[in-house]
Amino acid sequence: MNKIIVRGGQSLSGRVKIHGAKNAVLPIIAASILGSEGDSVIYEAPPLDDVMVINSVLESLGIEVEYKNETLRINARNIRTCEASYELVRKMRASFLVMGPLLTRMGHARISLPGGCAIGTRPIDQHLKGFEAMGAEIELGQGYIEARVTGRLKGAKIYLDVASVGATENIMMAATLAEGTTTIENAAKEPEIVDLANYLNAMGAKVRGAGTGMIRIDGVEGLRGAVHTVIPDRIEAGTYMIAAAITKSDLYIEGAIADHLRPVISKLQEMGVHIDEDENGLRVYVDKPLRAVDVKTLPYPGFPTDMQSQMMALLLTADGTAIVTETVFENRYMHVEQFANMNAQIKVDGRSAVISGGNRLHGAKVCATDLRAGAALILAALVAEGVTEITGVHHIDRGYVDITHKLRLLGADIQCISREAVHMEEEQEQEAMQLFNVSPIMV
Ligand SMILES: CC(=O)N[C@H]1[C@@H](OP(=O)(O)OP(=O)(O)OC[C@H]2O[C@@H](n3ccc(=O)[nH]c3=O)[C@H](O)[C@@H]2O)O[C@H](CO)[C@@H](O)[C@@H]1O
Ligand SMILES: C=C(OP(=O)(O)O)C(=O)O
Repeated sequence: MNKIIVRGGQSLSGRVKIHGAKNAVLPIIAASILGSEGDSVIYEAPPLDDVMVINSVLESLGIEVEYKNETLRINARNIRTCEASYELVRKMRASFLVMGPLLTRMGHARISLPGGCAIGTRPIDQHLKGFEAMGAEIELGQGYIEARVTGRLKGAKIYLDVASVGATENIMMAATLAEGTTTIENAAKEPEIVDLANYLNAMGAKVRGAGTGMIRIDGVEGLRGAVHTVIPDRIEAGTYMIAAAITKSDLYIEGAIADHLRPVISKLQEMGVHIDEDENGLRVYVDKPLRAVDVKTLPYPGFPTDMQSQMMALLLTADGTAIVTETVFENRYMHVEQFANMNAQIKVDGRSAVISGGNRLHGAKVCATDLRAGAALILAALVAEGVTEITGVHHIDRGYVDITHKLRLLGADIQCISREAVHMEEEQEQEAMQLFNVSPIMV
């Protein structure tokens, strides 16, 4: 297993470039299944593990995928099978986003159940409710979900019980080739949904209202490949904004779109962080102690759940007590136990966590239990006294391109040690212990 080693206490400076958004590119790659003619060319596709997984899912369906220099070329003219296997879907929940496109284009899809994961149970009932409303028959068995429709899906009026990002995307994609008009009420409004809608429209779809709570899709008979550039990752940008704030540094976050980051900008400003916006990015700097603020996660445009753990790391270093309330996922506090190993004082009570700021954080051996928890541990480690060793790095690699390299260029003392080097280190430790054990006998 790879390990990240951080020696805290360095100040950061300089510019960091933000990659394309993971949560935008994944549905966009899934949507490429809809193009029955021509190539899709997708720019700014970040080199992330999750992107490799969804590419493999498409290839397993018989679709041609070529990935070079952060550009994807996808040709989905021929689809060999409508089944996405457990081996691929288990690696990443977002693989389930191929269900809508396959079902609407091929009339059939059989996808492994994505199951729950660390941050919550994450059901898919709203996705299925949408497909059923459009006339699909759904069957569950042997760990798979199978959806079928004879002829085309039919446009329908769908009200989502929760404003689910994935369900909005899956239903929106399915509706593009349905007969008639579909409306999604209480739709999620995230910028990644707007990016997907823009891509679908470039493919020839008729999607209106993305980014509002009501999306209307007029079905068309066919879609073709399109050229698209993925939006910058607002969560990666937010993570580097907190890196600047927590280390009391001055960073320029190149490519960050301020309008996608309003709730994060506003909370950081409330704490006393300075943020200057321009058309190319954001300058983030701190020149005084930061104040504690309360934070509640909510669907967009509320404070993103994907920034909750990073914000908690920052609050640990602020003056005063803060309350963080997580309303999106029911189990997204696993970083709390890891922070506790670093001398953090946090009390969790149901959905709320009370954070006592101002305690000196200590380096420790900790584990990234999920993607954003891992990012938050890196942030805390940047200001902790001594050395922090972070395992579970594969979670971090799902969503951050070269995070150790980017932070090192900004001045952090951070390195990633490969699985092989960790293994050698462990062997050396064992050898040393054996030597230590036998030496008294030899004397
Ligand atoms: C690849 C991707 O884009 N992932 C993001 C997406 O995940 P994802 O699309 O999985 O998240 P959802 O918006 O669907 O989930 C939000 C809430 O709705 C619930 N729910 C969802 C679907 C459903 O059918 N029934 C149901 O009850 C979930 O359990 C959760 O409590 O949005 C989340 C919320 O912003 C982010 O944290 C993830 O980073
Ligand atoms: C929870 C996340 O992603 P996913 O939905 O892919 O698990 C995330 O990006 O923080």
